[in-house]
Amino acid sequence: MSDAYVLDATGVTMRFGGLTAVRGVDLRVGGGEIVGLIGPNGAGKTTFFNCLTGLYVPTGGTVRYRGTVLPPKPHLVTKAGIARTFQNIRLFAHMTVLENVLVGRHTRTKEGLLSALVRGPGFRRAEAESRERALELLEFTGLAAKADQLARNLPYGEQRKLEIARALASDPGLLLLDEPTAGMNPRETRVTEELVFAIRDRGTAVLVIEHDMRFVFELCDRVACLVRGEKLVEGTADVVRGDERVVAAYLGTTEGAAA
Ligand SMILES: Nc1ncnc2c1ncn2[C@@H]1O[C@H](COP(=O)(O)OP(=O)(O)OP(=O)(O)O)[C@@H](O)[C@H]1O
Repeated sequence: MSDAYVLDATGVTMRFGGLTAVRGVDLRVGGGEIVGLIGPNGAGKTTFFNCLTGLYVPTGGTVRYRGTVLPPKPHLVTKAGIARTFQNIRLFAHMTVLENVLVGRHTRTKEGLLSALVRGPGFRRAEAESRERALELLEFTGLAAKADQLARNLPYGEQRKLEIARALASDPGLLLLDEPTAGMNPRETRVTEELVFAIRDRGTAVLVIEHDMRFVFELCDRVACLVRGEKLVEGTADVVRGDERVVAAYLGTTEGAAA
């Protein structure tokens, strides 16, 4: 049954007027897996992520998290256990590093508005727990020394790390990363690779969109390739790397070769 999977997406389809950006895509992610999603520009990867996370209501198909159909609302998807980062950095630039992570904690805080306004004991306890968890995540991601700096003052690679820390603050069972190494130098990419392995080792499954082929093939247990909205092939790095259709559709292009 599907609850053996953290994520079980079946027949996901997304149409924008006359354009079918994603067509009947099935994808499963098991607990403890790192799965990659590749494909040329415009293949539908981000649209598929948006369908998984409730930003788009898919035209067709179902998305289950641990066997339960997800409501197509971003905050409910986060609450259910799926967190994500975006292709472009979306930090609160004028907030501190710690505050950014605390924002990601809000779906796990049970205290209501009234409790927050009167700052009762329940609120103070929840606040202290959130702070402790946020500091632990900063330690985990190597950002603890920068907790009090403004997010906008971090170097680019650390801003991306902070996005991951913020996503982890909701205690997800599945983390979706949309091009986590975009714009990174090789050293930052290696650090990100280590971080993703560490996230998986702590029990969070990962689904990652990437253009950096070396990164994807080193990192992922399984890789799926989308082309023009359809899943062309799925398998281990060796299977996907060696598939002529993938080579023709993607790796053989100048862009693929450069990645
Ligand atoms: N909101 C939207 N309205 C209309 N068309 C859209 C919308 N979002 C995406 N598309 C189209 O859907 C197709 C898939 O786009 P998408 O961004 O999902 O591809 P992608 O694989 O993530 O590409 P990239 O690697 O460049 O990020 C493209 O043709 C795009 O123009």
